[in-house]
Amino acid sequence: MTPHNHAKPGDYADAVLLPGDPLRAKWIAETFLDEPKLVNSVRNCLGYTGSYKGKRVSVQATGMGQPSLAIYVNELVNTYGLKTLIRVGTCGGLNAKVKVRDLILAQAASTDSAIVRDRFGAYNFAPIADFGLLRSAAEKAEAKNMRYHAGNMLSSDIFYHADGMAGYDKLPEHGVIGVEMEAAALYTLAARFGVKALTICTMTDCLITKEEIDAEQRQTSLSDMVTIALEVAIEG
Ligand SMILES: O=P(O)(O)O[C@H]1O[C@H](CO)[C@@H](O)[C@H]1O
Ligand SMILES: O=c1cc[nH]c(=O)[nH]1
Repeated sequence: MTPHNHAKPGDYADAVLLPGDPLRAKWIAETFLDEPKLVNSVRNCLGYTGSYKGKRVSVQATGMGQPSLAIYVNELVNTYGLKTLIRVGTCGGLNAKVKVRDLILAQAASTDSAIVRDRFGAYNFAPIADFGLLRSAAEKAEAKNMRYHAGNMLSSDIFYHADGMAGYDKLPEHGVIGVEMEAAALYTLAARFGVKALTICTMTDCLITKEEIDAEQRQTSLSDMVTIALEVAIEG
């Protein structure tokens, strides 16, 4: 159907969870969905559809970084007609109040990426989450007593910054609390195509305290994030 996706029309549900990691997509499908069906395996960027609490929902890996995510989002929306896209990622922490395992709901996403900047000429476009999805995720995290922070995320094109934490410059001083690599492109494309998007991340490594999540904590914490994302996704 597309260069990156061999799913047939109708194979995806209206709502999709978007992890970067293909094996996280597989784990989500096999752990949380009833009757998961593999719908895409081109380049091993795995996509599945199944149901959660009786409602159809999909999960599709996006790979790492904004160029890769942008390919999948373009095709999911424009070829397959998806309406609700929820990224479920990992991120680094840029503020000591965010502890490893905490969830970050990316209310907005700042970026160093030309993929967003070059579209807007003289303007600095502010990529933002869908308010309804954001509010619903916050309410669900609160009801489940999960630690979460809603705020500004950095979506960087650079994982190994040559200047380390200093490479993020003034952003933490201006309230940016986490760093990952996809949310800004997701929000910009969602705005362009008139669909809803949210990014939820689990903070796995704090760039300030150097604290990191261990393997066992990773599993539990990602489960919290996926549960919230699925419950938001099935609301439509
Ligand atoms: O865990 P995922 O969803 O891949 O997200 C984060 O992890 C990758 C970097 O290790 C980047 O994709 C970043 O955004
Ligand atoms: O992009 C990412 C993801 C996890 N941790 C980071 O420091 N950066």
